[in-house]
Amino acid sequence: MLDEAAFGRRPRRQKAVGVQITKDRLRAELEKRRSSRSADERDRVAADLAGWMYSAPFRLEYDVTVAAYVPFGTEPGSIAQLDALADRGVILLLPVVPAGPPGPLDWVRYDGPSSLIEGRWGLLEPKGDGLGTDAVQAASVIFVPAYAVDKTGIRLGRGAGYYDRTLTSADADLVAVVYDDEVLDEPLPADPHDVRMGWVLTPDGGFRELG
Ligand SMILES: Nc1nc2c(c(=O)[nH]1)N(C=O)[C@@H](CNc1ccc(C(=O)N[C@@H](CCC(=O)O)C(=O)O)cc1)CN2
Ligand SMILES: Nc1ncnc2c1ncn2[C@@H]1O[C@H](COP(=O)(O)OP(=O)(O)OP(=O)(O)O)[C@@H](O)[C@H]1O
Repeated sequence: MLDEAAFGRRPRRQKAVGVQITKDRLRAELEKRRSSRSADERDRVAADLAGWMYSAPFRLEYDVTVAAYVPFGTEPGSIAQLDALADRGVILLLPVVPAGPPGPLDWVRYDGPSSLIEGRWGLLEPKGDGLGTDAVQAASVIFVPAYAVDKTGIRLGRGAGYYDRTLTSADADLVAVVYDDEVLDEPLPADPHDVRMGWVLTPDGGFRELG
């Protein structure tokens, strides 16, 4: 169970620094729970997430641009979900972390597992020239990594702010990808810059609309 004390205690006008501490505490708890999941569970989850790509509630065809990411560390999923998307024929964009301090993500088209190389923090990123930070504006669906999402679409990310800076310019269906028990009934602490997710994808529940 998550530490209930980390939820729901925020006074109406708590300062931003208070939100930050609560978010960091939640991230640490959720990371701990993720790292305790077995290899068998991770494999099952990766296969299920890839499977859902064939019944997504979005039009996914050759003329549709989708943005996703390569799951890493304890994140649910694997390259199999990217290959499933590519198999559906979409133009698939993956993020590249820009040099320097956090800013909007750059994007490169996915061209199969062999086109991935290790980037910052051991992330796998596609090689090739970046299409620029605006490339994501062509996407009609964006899969977004998260530690958790609440029922209203507030997402808890890694805390660097890459996605929040990126999604302000996007006009797409935003899909947070999390484990089933990371779709929280309790409201997550929200900052003014937080961009709300319209959808969540989980291994057991598939795609569900939020809000
Ligand atoms: N799979 C995946 N790709 C992604 C993200 C993600 O969350 N998941 N991102 C989502 O934004 C961006 C990368 N953001 C990241 C932010 C922090 C760390 C990280 O490991 N930070 C270390 C501290 C690093 C340091 O300062 O030395 C840590 O938190 O322990 C990794 C990726 C773009 N690509
Ligand atoms: N649009 C933005 N413009 C400027 N700063 C931002 C913006 N979005 C987020 N930030 C800053 O980025 C930092 C991290 O934000 P937050 O804790 O919401 O990250 P997150 O959504 O969990 O992480 P990520 O987006 O990297 O997955 C905060 O210091 C926040 O002020």
